[in-house]
Amino acid sequence: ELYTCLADMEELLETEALLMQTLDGYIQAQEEKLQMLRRHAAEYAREHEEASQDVQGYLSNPINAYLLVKRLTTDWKEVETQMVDDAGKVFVQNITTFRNVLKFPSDEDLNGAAVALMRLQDTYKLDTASVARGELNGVQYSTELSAGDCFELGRQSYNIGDYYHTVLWMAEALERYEEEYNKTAAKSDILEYLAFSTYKQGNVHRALKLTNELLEIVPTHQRALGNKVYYLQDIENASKEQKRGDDGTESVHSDQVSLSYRNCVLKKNKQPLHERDIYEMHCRMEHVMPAAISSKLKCRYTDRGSPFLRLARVKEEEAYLKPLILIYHDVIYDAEIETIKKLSMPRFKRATVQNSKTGELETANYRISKSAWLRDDFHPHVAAVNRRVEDITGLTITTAEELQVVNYGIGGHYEPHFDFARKDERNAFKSLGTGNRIATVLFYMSDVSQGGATVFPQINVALRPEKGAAAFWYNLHPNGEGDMETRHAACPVLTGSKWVSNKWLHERGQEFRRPCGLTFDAD
Ligand SMILES: O=C(O)CCC(=O)C(=O)O
Ligand SMILES: [Fe+2]
Repeated sequence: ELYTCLADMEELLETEALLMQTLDGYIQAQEEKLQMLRRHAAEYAREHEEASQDVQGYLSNPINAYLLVKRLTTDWKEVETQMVDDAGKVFVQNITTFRNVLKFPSDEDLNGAAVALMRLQDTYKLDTASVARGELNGVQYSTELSAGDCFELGRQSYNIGDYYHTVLWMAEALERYEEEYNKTAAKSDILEYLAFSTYKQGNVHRALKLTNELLEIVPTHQRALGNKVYYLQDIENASKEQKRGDDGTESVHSDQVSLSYRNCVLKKNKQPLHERDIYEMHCRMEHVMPAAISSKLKCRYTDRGSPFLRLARVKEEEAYLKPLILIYHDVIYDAEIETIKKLSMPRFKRATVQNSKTGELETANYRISKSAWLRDDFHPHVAAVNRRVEDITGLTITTAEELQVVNYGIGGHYEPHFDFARKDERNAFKSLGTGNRIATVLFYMSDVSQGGATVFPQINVALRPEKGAAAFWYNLHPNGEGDMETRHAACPVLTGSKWVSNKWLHERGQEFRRPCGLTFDAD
C-alpha cells in the first residue's frame, strides 16, 4: 500500500539506490570474469597459432609440450570453473537480505499505482498518448513511456477486469511498438490482450480483425485460434438474430429497434449528470460560480473576537456564504507544518472510512491516502495549532477529535462525502460522547502543483490547496441537522504531494459559542 502516500514512496528511492549499487557490483564482477576468460582465449589462440605453423618443431620443445598439456588440464579446468561460476548468486542473496530491511513495493502496489494513473486519466481527461509522452495537462514531467511500459499498464488494467483502460493502453503500446527501434514488447502479446479486451468491450468485429493480425505473426497461436472460432460464431449468431428481426416474423420489429435506438440516444444526451461527473468537472475547475454569488464574497482582516488574534489579525476570505465557507490565510506556520509532518510519518496508516451498516472502520478505494492522529501533548506545535483553531473559530476544542494529518500519494483522493454522521449511521461518534461533527477546520500544509482541490459539488466551490491556509465550515445547521450542501471531496492529486490536517469540532460544549452571525440558516 505504498502508493497511498508520497512520504513512503521516498523510501523507495533509497531501495532503488541500493539495487543500483548491487547491480553495478555484479556487472563489475562479471566484467572481471569476462576479462579473465578473454585473456585465456587470447593465450590459447596465440599458442595454438604458433603450434600450427610448425607442429613438430613446436612439440619437440619439452616446455611447449608441457604447456600444451597444462593448457588442456589445469588451465582449462579454471576456464570451466569460471564458466559455471554463478557470480550472480551472491548478489541476489544480498538483495534477499535487504528485502527484510528496506521497503520493497509489492505487486499490489504496482496495481495500485496503475489504477491511480487511470483515475487521474479519467478525472482530468488526459489522453493516453499525452500521458505516454510524459505530459500531464500539457506540462512535460517525465520521460516517455515505452511500448513495454504501456503494455504493463494495460496488463494491470486487464488483471482487474478493467477492459476499457486495457484497450486504451494496449492500443498505445501498439502505436509505440511500431515506432520503436529497440522493441520493448512483443507485438503478438499486445495484440492478444488488445483483441480480447476489445471483444469484452463489445466490438467483436474489431476483435476478430486484431486476432487475424495476431495469427499472421504467429499462425499456430493456440488461444488466438480458439478465440477466432468463438468470435466468428458470435458474429454469425448476431447476424442470424438480425435477420430474424428484419423479416418481422420474430420477436423484435425493425421499427421498434430503430425507435428504441433513437430513444437511447436521446436519453443519453439528456441524462442528468451523475454526482461523480460533477465532482470530476469541479476537479478540472470547469465549474463557474454564478456572478450573483461570487460578487458578494469579501475578504477582511479579523480578530474573530479573540484576544490572541487581536495582536495578530488573520486574513479571512469568504469562499461561499450559504453554507458559510471561510478561508484563513497564513494560519499555520512552516515550522509547525514540519513538526506535524515529522510526527505523523511514523504513525501513518492507510486512511479508513466507517462502514455505515456495520459501523466498522475499513479501507476503501474511494478514500486513498495515509493518515495519522496527533495528540496535543505530542509537541507544543500541535497544541499551538489546536489553540489557533479555537481562536479562529470561537469554538471550544475540548470536545474536538485529535488532529488528523493526511498525505495523499499518486492519484490520492477522497470522493464526495459528509464529515458529519447521518442519523441512520451506526456507532457514528457514539463512543466519543461529544455529539456530531459540528464544524471542520482543514489546514493545507502544502501547495499542490496540479489537482488536489477540495471541492463542494453541490454549491460550485473548489478550494485550491495553499500552504499555510485553512478552510472552515459548519457541517450542521443550528438545529443540529446535517447541512447537505457541505458535501465535499478531495480531488485526486495529479502532480505533487498533498498534505492536510483536519480538526473536527463536536457539538458538546459549543452551546454558548457558536456565533449567531456565522449562521444563515435559522431553521
Ligand atoms: O483533503 C481535502 O481536501 C479534504 C479532506 C476531507 O474532506 C476529509 O478528510 O474529510
Ligand atoms: Fe471531509
